[in-house]
Amino acid sequence: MSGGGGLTDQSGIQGGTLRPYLKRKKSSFAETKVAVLGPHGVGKSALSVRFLTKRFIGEYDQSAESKYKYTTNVDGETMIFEVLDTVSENEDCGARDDVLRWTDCIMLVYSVVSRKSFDAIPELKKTIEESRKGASIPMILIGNKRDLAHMREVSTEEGEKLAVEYGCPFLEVSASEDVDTVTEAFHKVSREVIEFKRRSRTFIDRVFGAFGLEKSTT
Ligand SMILES: Nc1nc2c(ncn2[C@@H]2O[C@H](COP(=O)(O)OP(=O)(O)OP(=O)(O)O)[C@@H](O)[C@H]2O)c(=O)[nH]1
Repeated sequence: MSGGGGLTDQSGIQGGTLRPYLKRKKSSFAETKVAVLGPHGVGKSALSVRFLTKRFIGEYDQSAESKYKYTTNVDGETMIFEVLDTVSENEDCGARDDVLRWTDCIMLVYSVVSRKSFDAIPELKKTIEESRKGASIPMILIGNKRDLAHMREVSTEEGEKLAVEYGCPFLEVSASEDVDTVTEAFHKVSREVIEFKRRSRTFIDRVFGAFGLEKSTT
């Protein structure tokens, strides 16, 4: 069908309904809410602050969780990040119901120098699944503190294997030594969110897509 010609001119066919529709979609795609979750001391604050300020701050006096808003560029597009740096005093590693309802995606963090933190990830994942009643959510698995090679307790292969099992991306990073991989981790998970939102489009979205509007979201 060559009807796409009419729809290409957005000011033409049903312009009144079409334009607001596209606007709504665009703004929802440009935001990523990230909940940074993981056991105590794995570097959740260090990673969040490194991403947001590009600085590494050695010690954090943090007894409450912090939420930050940050606008940056991902793949040439403006992206507004909201980052929730959780505190893990309890066994739930910060994965409370309200946090899991709020967030678009989850950064699951362990430390490569702590076997205990790695072993806690499956329980954390289970808590997330139970809270969300099986509804899927984009995730990324992060092994932090890779600069401490001489103290390593978890191999890269183990991290990779777990990520394959979870069907999510995986990165080993160092909040203290390497700002680029930390940035890449946040960018990667935002791409997962964009892809997830795309896949979750409603039937109506797909009908619009068939008329050539898909291009507006790529
Ligand atoms: N060597 C090294 N130390 C790190 C790294 N990231 C964090 N740390 C240190 O690990 C300790 C814990 O870091 P935090 O960022 O407070 O960890 P957290 O996961 O937020 O801890 P809680 O909020 O208590 O759950 C601090 O002493 C940090 O300086 C890293 O990449 N390399």
